[in-house]
Amino acid sequence: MSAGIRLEGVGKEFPSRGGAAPFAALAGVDLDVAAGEFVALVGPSGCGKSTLLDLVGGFTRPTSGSITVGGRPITGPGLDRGLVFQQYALLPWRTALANVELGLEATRLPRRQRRAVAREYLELVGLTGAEDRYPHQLSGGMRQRVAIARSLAFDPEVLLMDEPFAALDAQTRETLQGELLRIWDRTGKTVVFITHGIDEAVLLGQRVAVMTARPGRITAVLDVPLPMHRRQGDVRSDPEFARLRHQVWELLQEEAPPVAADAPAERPAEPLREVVGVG
Ligand SMILES: Nc1ncnc2c1ncn2[C@@H]1O[C@H](COP(=O)(O)OP(=O)(O)OP(=O)(O)O)[C@@H](O)[C@H]1O
Repeated sequence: MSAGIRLEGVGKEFPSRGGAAPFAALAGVDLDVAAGEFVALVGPSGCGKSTLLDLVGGFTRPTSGSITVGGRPITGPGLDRGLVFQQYALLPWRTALANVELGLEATRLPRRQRRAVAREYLELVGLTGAEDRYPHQLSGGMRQRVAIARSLAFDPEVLLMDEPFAALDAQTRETLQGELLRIWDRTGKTVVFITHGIDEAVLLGQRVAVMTARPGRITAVLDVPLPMHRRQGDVRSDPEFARLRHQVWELLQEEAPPVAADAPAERPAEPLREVVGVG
């Protein structure tokens, strides 16, 4: 099952020290994501992308506006939302299978069934045969596959992804981008995917929401009319892809310093989210 996400007039302020005025990280953010849609969110560093995802994840509350998932207001984290972060957030003392089972422990499934479901999702992400390996025995790409399997295993309605491929090398990133599209096509989940990379946003998103900073807001939402089969293979040489890519680049140029085409980004670890790992 999948659900739509609606943000209306969302603002987020953080308190400042020493009695200074609060810091406005987001202001007046409106965004509608349809059930089953894949929306990529692109913007320069510090424009509030992760703050926005934290709000949808229910880790923080908006200062103003409203957010609903499937028409329900968000009151905190929940199993209707799966999260995947740049840092894999796997428990090092658990095998790949046990890490995926972790996501299911909050459900009421009996243990044997949890194990079967975890196997099924490891298969979905192409990790059959690696069930008994520990995170240190897996490559970065494989760890991120486990993290994706874990977030999908409890069958959330939406998948929130915060720069999930930023820490991977270019080739692994490309492979996982293709895999993610395949998984999305198969599961029909609603996906919100945050990235610094213009190429990545255009490649993955059915729509690309462009954000600018101070305070963060969405300045444009572009349709990406590239059918699935054109996203596979050497899509970057497709003239339509180049046109869309340039359009996003120009929008980002209008108000912000240049953003590298596919620059990986460092984000500080956020232990609470990472240990929780699920919505
Ligand atoms: N808990 C917090 N307290 C105070 N300020 C915060 C907090 N979290 C984020 N900010 C500030 O809000 C702004 C937006 O941060 P956020 O991490 O959402 O941006 P981002 O677009 O995800 O950045 P990046 O692409 O570099 O990860 C930044 O200026 C950041 O310093």
